[in-house]
Amino acid sequence: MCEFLPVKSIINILCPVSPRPRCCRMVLCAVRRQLLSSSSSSSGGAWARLLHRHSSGCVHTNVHDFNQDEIREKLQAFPGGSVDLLKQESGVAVLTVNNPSRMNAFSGSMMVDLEERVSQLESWTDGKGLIVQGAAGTFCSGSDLNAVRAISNPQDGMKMCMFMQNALTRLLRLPLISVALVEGRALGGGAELTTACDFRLMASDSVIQFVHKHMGLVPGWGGAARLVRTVGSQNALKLLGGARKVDAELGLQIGLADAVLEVPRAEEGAGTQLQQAEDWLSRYTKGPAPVIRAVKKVVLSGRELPLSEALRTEKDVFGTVWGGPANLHALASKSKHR
Ligand SMILES: CC[C@@H](C(=O)O)C(=O)SCCNC(=O)CCNC(=O)[C@H](O)C(C)(C)COP(=O)(O)OP(=O)(O)OC[C@H]1O[C@@H](n2cnc3c(N)ncnc32)[C@H](O)[C@@H]1OP(=O)(O)O
Repeated sequence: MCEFLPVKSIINILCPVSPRPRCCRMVLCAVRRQLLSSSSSSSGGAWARLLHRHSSGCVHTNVHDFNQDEIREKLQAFPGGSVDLLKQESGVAVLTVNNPSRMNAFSGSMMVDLEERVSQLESWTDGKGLIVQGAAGTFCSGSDLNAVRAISNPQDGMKMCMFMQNALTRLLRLPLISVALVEGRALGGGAELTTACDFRLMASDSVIQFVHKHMGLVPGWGGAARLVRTVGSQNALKLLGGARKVDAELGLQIGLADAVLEVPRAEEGAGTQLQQAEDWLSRYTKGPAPVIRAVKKVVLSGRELPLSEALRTEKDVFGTVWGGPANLHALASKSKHR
């Protein structure tokens, strides 16, 4: 199994129809069990276990099981903007939400773009880090309200929600250390996007705000679940219940922001905020890609899996780096210190 071809993707290839007929679901459950057991000895098994845990819902005729292709087609009907990806030699990629005339709001086609960029990053085996930013000095103002108005029926709204929830879950699970570079405003789904990164760097004059309550909504892209895990349930309740504006100071205080970037002043020669973000991230991505990716994998499984599965995953991932080039090189250099 390809290192990052999640079990669910294989299942979708085998049976792309939705809802899946019961007989098909029974067969697919057997296939899923076989895939999980056959790849359990490699780190692929760890990934299969991790992803299975989150896709197992569809084993129980998950009501949210839907045909990705169907919603992808619907979303394409709402064009505008783009999600751009720059993969750099350094192993750090930059993902840019690019729709400045709409404060980088996600049009439907941009949601499809995002999922395609995540797929590209899942296949990027040299990657170590990722910076997610918005164009033109602001982060993202959530869903494009014009698109939201057009797909406001519950079925399509739910499908859009699941499409973005899946895309952001896969984004957070990338074996890359990711940071959201928050300049200007991150609102609604834009605030949720910040939580789909491992870290958040806020410009001193930026704001993160979960405005959903003002829309008569709650987060749907997974932002609530991730927010609780980031800042705790009490703070999450305050941010969601009060649609509270989180500035850089409050962000640091509650742990939503991991650092504050100074607004670059040309005369002081301070680099752009993207350069500052790359400098900040470099302390965690310095080193061989296999080791950096292994670090993210063991932390991710520790965060998402029950202890016994997390320990098994850790053992599997350890096995991929023990005796590897970086380990042997380190041992050789240490032997000189006798
Ligand atoms: C799961 C959550 C998800 C969902 O439910 O689908 C959502 O995210 S719902 C959307 C949540 N986001 C918002 O409610 C933010 C809406 N925008 C604003 O509050 C303001 O635009 C702003 C972001 C605070 C910026 O205000 P301001 O500086 O005054 O600029 P403008 O308001 O004039 O905006 C400039 C320009 O951009 C358009 N714009 C901004 N945000 C969106 C958006 N989310 N969708 C569509 N268009 C947006 C705005 O209409 C202006 O365009 P023009 O009127 O053509 O100049």
